[in-house]
Amino acid sequence: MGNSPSSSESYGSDSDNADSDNARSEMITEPVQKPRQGEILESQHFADSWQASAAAARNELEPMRGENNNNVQNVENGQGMFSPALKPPKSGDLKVGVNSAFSPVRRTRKRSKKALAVSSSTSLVSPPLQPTPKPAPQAPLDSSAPSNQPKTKSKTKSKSKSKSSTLVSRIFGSEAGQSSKENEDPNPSLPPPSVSGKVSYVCHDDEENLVTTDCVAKVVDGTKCYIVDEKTGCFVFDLLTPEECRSLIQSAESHVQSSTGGSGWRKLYTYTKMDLPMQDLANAGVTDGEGRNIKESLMRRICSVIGSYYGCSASALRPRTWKEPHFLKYSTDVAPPHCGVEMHYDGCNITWNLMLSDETDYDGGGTYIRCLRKTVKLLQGQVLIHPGELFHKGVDITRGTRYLAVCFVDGHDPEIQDLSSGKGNHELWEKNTVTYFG
Ligand SMILES: O=C(O)CCC(=O)C(=O)O
Ligand SMILES: [Fe+2]
Repeated sequence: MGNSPSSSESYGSDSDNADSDNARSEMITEPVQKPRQGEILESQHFADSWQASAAAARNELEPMRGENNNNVQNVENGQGMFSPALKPPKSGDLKVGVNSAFSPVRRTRKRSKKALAVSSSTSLVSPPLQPTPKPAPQAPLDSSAPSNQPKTKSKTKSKSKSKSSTLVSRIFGSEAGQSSKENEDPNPSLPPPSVSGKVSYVCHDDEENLVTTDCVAKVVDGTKCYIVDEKTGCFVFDLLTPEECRSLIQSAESHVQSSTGGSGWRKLYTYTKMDLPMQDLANAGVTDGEGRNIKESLMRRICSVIGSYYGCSASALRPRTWKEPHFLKYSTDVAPPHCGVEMHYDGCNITWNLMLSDETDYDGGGTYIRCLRKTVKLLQGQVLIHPGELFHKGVDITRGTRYLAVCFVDGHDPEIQDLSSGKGNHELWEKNTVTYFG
């Protein structure tokens, strides 16, 4: 991006908070300033006016939280920075209409053959702060396939906990440290992955009943991917153990406390986010436990799966700016509370969202994907991949704290043009939730 900061700039310093907003503010709905035509992604910087912006964020923006239709309305009117009107579809683009993505909400517990996506998992990585064992073979798909019994949240939870004892090296795996393999492309243009098994997910119908549904998963790059939506290329996979997630949260928290002189995440607050570039932790010496840069370890593993799934070269995939990936924190325990992010698109080719919090740490939340009319709620350690052009929002949490690591990735354009509109009952559809079993 034209106004991206240079890599020598430090996010944590007082004078630099403005720049730290850039990567986000270029991409996220900014309800106060109106975009200028033709400057969709480059224009919305808050760099020169961070003080004013922060004040506006507290005094003007926060009261708007929850009034999502304000922004959606802007989008519909073609006034918003994410207006489809400003982004005419390219010929040959895959069109994603509001009606194209999935079936109506389900009212019964009867299993549907409709394939949307999801389910069970194996542990993928070793704790970042401990020596990493050799990579172990992935569990065969069948061994992790869910039973036909509807699963409950508590079941999910206990299985998720059991991940912690399975220290299979993946993201921080030893192969990443072998220099002979460093430059190898693990994904030389692969064909699309084959359908490999049925899994289940649970969602809410419009009366908020939980409904379990059959769907398919695919194994790519040795990783089971739960397909949220085949057409748009939205999928989920398991990556980190709970210990690894907690370790990352703890590292981020200690870094924020020490680097902001105790004023904490609030000091990093922008119009839309409280976030922290992972590079700041890397600069502060936080590694994956084997001396490797945490962000590079994460990128390597996640891009390997993305490359295999999309059939592109993993080595071509790169973070959009040096500030990616970054930690993101929502909390109801700050004043004013910072609960979610309004409808926007990220503007990058592909986005990954890694859930660091345990699902019991917060209520609400999730990533609402507008064209799917669904909110994806990840379990701790899971990653959601979606094309950066899809309109989505971080649904408000109503209690607790929700941490994510998010990365805006460029290098392969999945060519998804999101033509969904803000019309319709999105507030209702936000409750139509895909929850993944761990
Ligand atoms: O909170 C979420 O689930 C989504 C966050 C998001 O969209 C973003 O950081 O760009
Ligand atoms: Fe986003």
